[in-house]
Amino acid sequence: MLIEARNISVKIGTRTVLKEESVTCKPGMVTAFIGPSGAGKTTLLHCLGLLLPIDKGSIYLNGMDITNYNTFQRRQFWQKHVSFILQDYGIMDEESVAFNVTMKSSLFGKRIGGNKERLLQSLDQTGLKGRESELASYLSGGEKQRLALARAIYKDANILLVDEPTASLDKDNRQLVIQLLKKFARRDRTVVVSTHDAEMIAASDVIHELKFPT
Ligand SMILES: Nc1ncnc2c1ncn2[C@@H]1O[C@H](COP(=O)(O)OP(=O)(O)OP(=O)(O)O)[C@@H](O)[C@H]1O
Repeated sequence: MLIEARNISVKIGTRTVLKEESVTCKPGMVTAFIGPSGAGKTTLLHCLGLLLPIDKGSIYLNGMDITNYNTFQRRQFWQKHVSFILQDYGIMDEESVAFNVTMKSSLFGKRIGGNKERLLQSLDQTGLKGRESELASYLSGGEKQRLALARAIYKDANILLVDEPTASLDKDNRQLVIQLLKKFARRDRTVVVSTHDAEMIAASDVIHELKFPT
């Protein structure tokens, strides 16, 4: 799905964080938001995902203005179309790895719910095979990041918004995550990342540079 910001401005407190920013993120591509720390990469990602209200401008999904979606419509948009991997990864520490991927448990939460084959495939792809029953709290920061990606692969949403996908990873895992994001995009999914990582930038199809608003 095509997701766009057109001339959006965002103020947080008295500070202008984004000023008339426009970007088009296309399916089949990895779009990278780059720029100095504090330039608004995360903010723009949040705006595209309707997580943050904007003061001016519009967000479009496949050419349709979705800026003023109400709570119900936003929830539907998140459920049907978007996966987020944000800075805390959204992992539930007290739940198992498997639950964190499928977000489903069977009756009384005793067994793994959801589609087992897809669950195992997504864990396999992210290097977490065999760890489905472990508590997520036992995972390292980098493993949690990959677990969040496993959840996104499992959900297979049209749009994947990722804040700093490779930030806490070693070189091998960085490449693993980059290749998975590219593979995801190649299946006509829209992948948008905010990043400082030269390898991630080099692997992206479209680079969108943010500057401090003047
Ligand atoms: N909830 C908030 N309250 C106050 N200021 C905020 C808030 N969220 C973001 N900001 C400010 O907005 C600006 C842009 O932040 P943002 O996180 O989008 O930048 P970034 O480009 O992603 O930075 P980094 O590369 O360090 O992650 C920063 O100056 C930040 O302090």
